[in-house]
Amino acid sequence: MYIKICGLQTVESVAAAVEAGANAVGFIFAPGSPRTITAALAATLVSSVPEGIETVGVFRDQPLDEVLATSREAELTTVQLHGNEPLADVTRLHAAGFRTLRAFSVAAYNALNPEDKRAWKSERILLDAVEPGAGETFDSSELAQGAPQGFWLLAGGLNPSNVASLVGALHPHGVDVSSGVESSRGVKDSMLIRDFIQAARSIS
Ligand SMILES: O=C(O)c1ccccc1N[C@@H]1O[C@H](COP(=O)(O)O)[C@@H](O)[C@H]1O
Repeated sequence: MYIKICGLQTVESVAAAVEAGANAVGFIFAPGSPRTITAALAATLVSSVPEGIETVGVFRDQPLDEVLATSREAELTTVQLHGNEPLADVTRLHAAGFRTLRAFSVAAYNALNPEDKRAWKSERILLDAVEPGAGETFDSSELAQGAPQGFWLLAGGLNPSNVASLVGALHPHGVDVSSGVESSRGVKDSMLIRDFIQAARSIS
């Protein structure tokens, strides 16, 4: 079970995620979120992350040059595209040496035609609710058309209480959480981070 803890802003919350066994830590660069940080702060946080743990920058419909510049300055391993970015952007990011995650709302993923689904098949996909970072879940029945065939992460309103049952029902390769490990909007809680990781791994 691959676990990403997202929206981190402090050395303490990064350390809590790393010590609890997260596979990836995420930093928000999409504007307008209470979790948005600068590339300079991200670089400081990234420098505290041991090798082998992915450091993920989250962007939403930002120019690719800006995504590349920020990701290089922060020395990220991975870029998460959380808007309507085309496969060509993912290909350019790979060519620049970054791993990627491409987020879709379940509705947007379902709306892809079979050819597009095949095109995205070899990429790592994240399925989320419509409003990212809002702690909203999506209705599991929306996945009745089928989950992605390759590696995919479940996100959207996960928390320590619901993650095990959703993993058991939907069988993702991993999970991603932000709101569900916060004591108030944008403020991470180290205990909730530990509880979440323990719960997510309890059935894997
Ligand atoms: O967390 C944010 O503020 C955010 C802003 C813009 C794009 C993505 C964002 N976060 C991503 O949202 C999902 C789920 O979040 P939640 O657990 O429901 O709060 C996750 O993939 C975050 O990376």
